[in-house]
Amino acid sequence: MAGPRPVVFSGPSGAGKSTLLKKLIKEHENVFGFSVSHTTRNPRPGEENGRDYHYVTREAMQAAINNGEFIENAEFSGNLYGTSKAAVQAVQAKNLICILDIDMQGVKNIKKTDLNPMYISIQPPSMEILEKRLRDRNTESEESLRKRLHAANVDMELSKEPGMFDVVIVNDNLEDAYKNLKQALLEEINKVKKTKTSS
Ligand SMILES: Nc1ncnc2c1ncn2[C@@H]1O[C@H](COP(=O)(O)OP(=O)(O)OP(=O)(O)O)[C@@H](O)[C@H]1O
Ligand SMILES: Nc1nc2c(ncn2[C@@H]2O[C@H](COP(=O)(O)O)[C@@H](O)[C@H]2O)c(=O)[nH]1
Repeated sequence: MAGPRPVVFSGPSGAGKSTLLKKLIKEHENVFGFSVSHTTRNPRPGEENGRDYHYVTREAMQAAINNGEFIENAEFSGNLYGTSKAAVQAVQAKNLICILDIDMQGVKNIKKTDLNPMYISIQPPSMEILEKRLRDRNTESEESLRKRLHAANVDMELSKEPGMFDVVIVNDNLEDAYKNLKQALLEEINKVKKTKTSS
């Protein structure tokens, strides 16, 4: 696929991926674009269809997967999630760095494709702090929280595999984590800015 090199964000649910990537896109709206995933989970208060996710039924999503419309898809905490080819193409058509926010299964599956992104892991400072952030976010049932914390334990182990991620950022203090993120992406940001000013 054409355009600048995409960036994959992964890491346990509650680690702060959305918080960091929203900040990044807001500060660099002519540089980054978000790949809007599909999901079968219900929207949270404040989320918008087509901006945060495309909210679909399991039947519709399964049919689209069977039809070859997805680059990757995964079952996470009882729901389907997936990156459509159209979502990535929509960002790349604008010559922006495409940001994907995906779970560890997605990372493994993207590695089998020709997307060739940079892989960034966002990690919580500890499991205790992760649980507190997820509880304080007030978006999960006790059952969903349990599943997400279980997945987080598995993710944290898998992310230690050498070569799995290009950059690991521990999101303890938000401003420090954001500064580290921008530093990791500085070269790619400058490349895109340069092509925009020369065209
Ligand atoms: N550095 C931080 N310090 C304290 N709270 C934070 C920090 N970063 C994020 N949070 C808060 O933690 C909660 C989880 O963050 P966020 O929703 O961004 O996580 P996420 O990794 O995108 O989760 P999910 O994968 O479930 O979408 C939010 O309420 C957010 O405001
Ligand atoms: N494999 C994929 N994982 C995805 C995708 N979109 C989001 N996600 C991941 O799901 C969990 C839960 O997200 P939430 O919004 O319900 O909290 C989180 O880890 C996301 O990174 C996707 O398209 N593919």
